[in-house]
Amino acid sequence: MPDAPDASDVPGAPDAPGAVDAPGAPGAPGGRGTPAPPVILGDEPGSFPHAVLAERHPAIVRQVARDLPYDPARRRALDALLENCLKGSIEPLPADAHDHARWTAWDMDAHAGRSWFEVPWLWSESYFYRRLLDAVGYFAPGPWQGVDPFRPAKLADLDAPETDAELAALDALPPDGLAAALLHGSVWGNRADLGFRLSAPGAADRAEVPPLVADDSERLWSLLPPAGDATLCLVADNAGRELVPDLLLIAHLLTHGRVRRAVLHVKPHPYYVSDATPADVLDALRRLTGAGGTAARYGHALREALADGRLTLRAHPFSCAPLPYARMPEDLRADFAAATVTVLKGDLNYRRLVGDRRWPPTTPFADVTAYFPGPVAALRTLKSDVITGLAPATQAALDATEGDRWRTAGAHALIQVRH
Ligand SMILES: O=P(O)(O)OC[C@H]1O[C@](O)(CO)[C@@H](O)[C@@H]1O
Repeated sequence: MPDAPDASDVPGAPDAPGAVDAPGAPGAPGGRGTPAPPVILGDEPGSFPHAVLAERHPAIVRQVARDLPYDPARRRALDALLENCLKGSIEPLPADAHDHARWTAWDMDAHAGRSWFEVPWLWSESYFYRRLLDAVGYFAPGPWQGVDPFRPAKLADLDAPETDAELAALDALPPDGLAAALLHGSVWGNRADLGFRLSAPGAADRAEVPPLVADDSERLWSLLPPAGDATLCLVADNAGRELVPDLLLIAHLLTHGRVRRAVLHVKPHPYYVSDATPADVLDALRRLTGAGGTAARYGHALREALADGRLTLRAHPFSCAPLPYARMPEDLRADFAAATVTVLKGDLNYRRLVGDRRWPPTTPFADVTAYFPGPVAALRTLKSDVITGLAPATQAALDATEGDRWRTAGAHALIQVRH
C-alpha cells in the first residue's frame, strides 16, 4: 500500500544523496574528528555480507514462495528477482512506482546498473526487500495487495509454545526486579527469545566473556527516573518474540510512572522478513491479552494507552530507508529530538545509527552518534560486523576466545547509551 511522502521526497532535503554518506564527509557519523572508515559492501566472497546476498536472500525468496499460494505470475516474478540478485545488475523502480521519487532521493540512480554485490550492503539488502514486495504484488491493485509475504513465518514465531512459558515466567519475577528483567528481555528478544532466563543473576559473571559486551543500563535508567515526565521513543525491530518484550517494557514504564508518553516506531511495510509493522503490533497485543497474568494486564494497559494517546504508533517511510540515520529527514529528527531518550532496537537499527562501516570496535559510541538529535540508546544482539564502543580489554578477550564469530553469532548483546 502506498505510504505517505516524507521530507526526503523534497529535492535538497537534508538527506539528499551523498550528503553525509561519503567517508569523511562533514556531518558523517564519526563527527568530532573521528574519520569515517569504509562503508561495508557485499563483494568479498566468504564474508558475512556476501553470504547474506548470495545465500540468505535466495533462501528468503524460496521461503516466501513456499509459504503462500502465489499465482504463476507472482512466482515468475520471484524467480526473476532471484536471477537478477545473483547474476544481474540493479534495476531502478518503474517510473510510475508510488515511491519512485523517494528511492531517487535514496541514491537509486547512483546504484542502478551495478551489481548487487558492489553497492553498500545496507542499500542492496534494503532494496532487495523493496523488489520482493513488488514481485509478490504487495503494492499493486489486486488480490495480493497489502498481503504480508512474511506473515506465516511471523505468526509461527509469535504463536510458538515457548512464548507461553516465557510470558508465564513474568508472574514469577520479584516486583523490584521486573524493570531490569524486562530491559534484558527486550535486548535478548532481538535474538528471538524473551531471554528472561538469560538475565538470571550471576549468569554474566560466570561466562568467560560476559554475554553483554557493553552495559550502560544504569545510564538508561538515570534518564527515566521514577515519577518523571519522560517521553520514550522506541524504534522497534522484529515482530513476534522481540516485539512482545518491547511492548512489555513500554507497558511497565508507562504503568510505573517512569514514562509519561511513549512513541513506538514500526515499519510502514514488510521488511527484513520479521520487522514489525502496525499489523504485527496488533497481533502481539492479541497474544498478550490472551495470555493471562501480568502479560494480559500489560496488554490491556497498552490498548488503553493507544486509545488515550499516551502511546503513539508511527510508521515513517524512513524506517525502511536504505540509509544511515545521519540522513534522516527533518520530521523524524524532530520526533527524536522531542524524546527524553530514543531506544533503537536490533542489529539493523544499530548499523543505521552508527553507520554501516568498518569501525575499529573501540571507536567511542558517543562520537559516532553525536549527530543524533537527543539522548539515544542501542539495545542489540550482535548479528553483523559493525561494532563501536567496546573497551579494549573486552575486544581483546572476544578476539582471543572467539576469533571473529562474536560479531555475527548473536551470542553477545549490548546496551549502549549516549546522553
Ligand atoms: O533483526 P535485526 O536485529 O535488525 O537483524 C537483522 C540483521 O540480519 C541481517 O539481515 C543478516 O544478518 C543483517 O543484515 C541485519 O543487520
